[in-house]
Amino acid sequence: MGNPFDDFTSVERRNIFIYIVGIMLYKFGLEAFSGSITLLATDRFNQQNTFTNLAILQGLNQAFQCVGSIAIAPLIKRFPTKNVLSASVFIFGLLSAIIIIIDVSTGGKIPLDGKQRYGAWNSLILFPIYSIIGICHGMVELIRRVIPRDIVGGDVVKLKKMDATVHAFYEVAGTAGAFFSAFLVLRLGNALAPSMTPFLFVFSAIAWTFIGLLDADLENRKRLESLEDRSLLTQIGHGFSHFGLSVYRGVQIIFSSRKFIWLIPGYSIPLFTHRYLESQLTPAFAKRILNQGAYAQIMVGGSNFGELLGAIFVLFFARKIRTPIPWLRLDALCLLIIWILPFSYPAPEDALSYAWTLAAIWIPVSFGWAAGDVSLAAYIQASLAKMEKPDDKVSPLGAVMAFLYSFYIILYAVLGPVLGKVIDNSSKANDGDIRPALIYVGGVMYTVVSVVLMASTFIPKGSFAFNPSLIDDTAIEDEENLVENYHDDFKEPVKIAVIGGSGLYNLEGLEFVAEVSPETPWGKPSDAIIIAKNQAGLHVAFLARHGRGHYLTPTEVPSRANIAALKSLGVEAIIAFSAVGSLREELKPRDFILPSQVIDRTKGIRPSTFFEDGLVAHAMFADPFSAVLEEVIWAQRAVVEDADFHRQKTLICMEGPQFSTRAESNMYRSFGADLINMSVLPEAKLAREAEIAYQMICMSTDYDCWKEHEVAVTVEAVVANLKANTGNAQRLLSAILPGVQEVVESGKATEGLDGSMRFACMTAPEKRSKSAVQKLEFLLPGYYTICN
Ligand SMILES: CSC[C@H]1O[C@H](OP(=O)(O)O)[C@H](O)[C@@H]1O
Ligand SMILES: Nc1ncnc2[nH]cnc12
Repeated sequence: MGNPFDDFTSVERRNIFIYIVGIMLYKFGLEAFSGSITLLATDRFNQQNTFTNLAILQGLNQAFQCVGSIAIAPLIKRFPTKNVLSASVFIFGLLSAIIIIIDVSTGGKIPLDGKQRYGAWNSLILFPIYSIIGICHGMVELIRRVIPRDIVGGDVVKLKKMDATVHAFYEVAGTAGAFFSAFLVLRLGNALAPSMTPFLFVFSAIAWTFIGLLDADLENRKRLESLEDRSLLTQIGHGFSHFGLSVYRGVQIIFSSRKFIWLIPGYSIPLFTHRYLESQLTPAFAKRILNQGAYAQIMVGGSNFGELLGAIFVLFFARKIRTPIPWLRLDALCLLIIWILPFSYPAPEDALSYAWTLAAIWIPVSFGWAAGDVSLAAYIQASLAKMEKPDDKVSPLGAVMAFLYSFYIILYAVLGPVLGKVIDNSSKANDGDIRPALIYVGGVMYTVVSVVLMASTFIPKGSFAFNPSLIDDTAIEDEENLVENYHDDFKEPVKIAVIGGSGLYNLEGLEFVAEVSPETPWGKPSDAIIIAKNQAGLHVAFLARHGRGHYLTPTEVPSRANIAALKSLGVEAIIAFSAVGSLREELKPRDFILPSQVIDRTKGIRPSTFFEDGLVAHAMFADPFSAVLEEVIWAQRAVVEDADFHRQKTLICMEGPQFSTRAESNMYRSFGADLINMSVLPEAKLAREAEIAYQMICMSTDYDCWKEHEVAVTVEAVVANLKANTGNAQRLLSAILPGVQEVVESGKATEGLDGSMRFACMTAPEKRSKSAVQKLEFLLPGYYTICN
């Protein structure tokens, strides 16, 4: 098994590292902050309404988080994401210092004797401060979810690896942060405990400014800016109306079928009970039963650790547990553990050890929740991604998530204060003892949720099995399907193939059908071939030229096996993508070019013919590309945005893998070459020998090194431009498929090619080598016979 990080470029690895450092500092500071503000609020609010007020405070904060996350979207469109992230966390840091400043400046002190000594400030001030902080918190939470795309681009495999890694480190920091904040609260008191938070936030803001600016990010913003020439305020207003529209669309989708309706009890309600446990029940228990609010953070630490384990287990068992159903059932069962709360009678001297015991007990509770939540989120993404259409005003996935999250916020805002009141009343009636209330707001409520959650897991189609492999036609991750649905015996002919070059390792927007790995007489292709279909049901074969993960040099690409494998599937037309250097001023980086001619500057070390060892043939190659395919692609050039499209250019193919010297680059220009790459040959020659129509789509990534005073091409520049062009490439591909299908079905694509190699053979039948003929039988069955 290779290193899972091999997929990432060194720049991406560096950026991920910086991002993780920032996220850990942030999460550590956040735990210290949220833990102590909860304790501060419970301590400061009047005894009668402690938990009602706490719930209102938390509810307001969450509602404002929602506001922050909506308001941030236009900012991300205008400014580099990492800068918006740094700025938000910086302001969050400043705001988190306000309470400390107010407390200290009004006489607050460190509680040396264990008794809290607050300054003379009105507790009500917590409401506006914590609400405004909610806006910043919401902003940071949203950006931290979109920034991975700016770091690694739209590659799903990379995104998942990055998300999983970040998630793990995030929860590690969360666990450590929660435990440490208990210690800080005990030492510094509730108001001063988060004093390290502003520093940690500022450090994380600084760390994030070091994330390399991605051209993809810049490019996206430029495009969006030009599309949306509106003021920031108008855009923010637009963001809110779009959110409203999303929620409305979400309601329509959720209530449209049994496939979605169960997501309310499956996603929103467990999210509520989880958050309620951490931010209400646990602090209430610590304060009223353990008589030490700070111990709540010990239990929250246990809960965070459970979340970490839950997320890891989902990843680990992704192949075995294919749907969220088993995890959700486990979650439902674990919720019953909450019954421990009303029956806890720890002796005062055992309060600390009891807090640690509960921390351990919270591990399975939060494990169940996180496993259910992570797997359900993946399921929602997989099932709703299929509904996405390019011209949708509101993304179905965004709409469903907006509705589920809003449902949770409303639940919290409404139920929180009501349940808080129940706890307060119980406290009042029973001389501070909240155990009678915990029977209802803990045991009974969590049991009801457990039953509802368990029942909801039987709603989707096919969910009755203990561990269903598919519910409602969707497994946890479509990508896992790629591996599990793997079948080497896909029998229908696939007539169109796409060869992805550097930066293009999979097909987006097409539905996965199968994965095949044909063995050819020339060996195995670069990687397994993915067969996918578009919405019209057209099958397309996809092959990553350098392998997914880019492990083959241009010289090592097994072009014969690649072309032979595609031919064996029935392929008649190949659209090949390639990253090329530009040798002409007017062919700017990111432009698309359809070459019409090729110059061979490879070194003769790549096997470049199927005809050898006793079977000689000479294919015509005067026009190396398919004019018919070229016309189809050219007709769709308008889908490419912010770049020009050119045709009729000459592509020179060098050996590599090193780039050219300046002298060579100038020499190629003097040859009349317009573009340079390392991949078109022998691929195009072999396609010709296999009688497959072939057209390369070049994406210019650099000016090579012929420009005297400019920096020469680097892989980093190539990759950045390729990333920026991913959207264009995928759009172009979707647009040309119907036209390609038409010319293939009508036979126009292979006109002049069909049968051409039958007559290109020079070797007399009696002189043909048996083994060569046998090999060619795989490629061109029935063409060559032996007479002896
Ligand atoms: C990464 S720069 C050089 C590399 O990029 C091109 O690959 P592909 O044609 O597969 O996109 C070029 O031909 C070189 O192999
Ligand atoms: N400058 C260059 N030379 C060769 N191949 C390339 N692929 C992308 N840029 C290239």
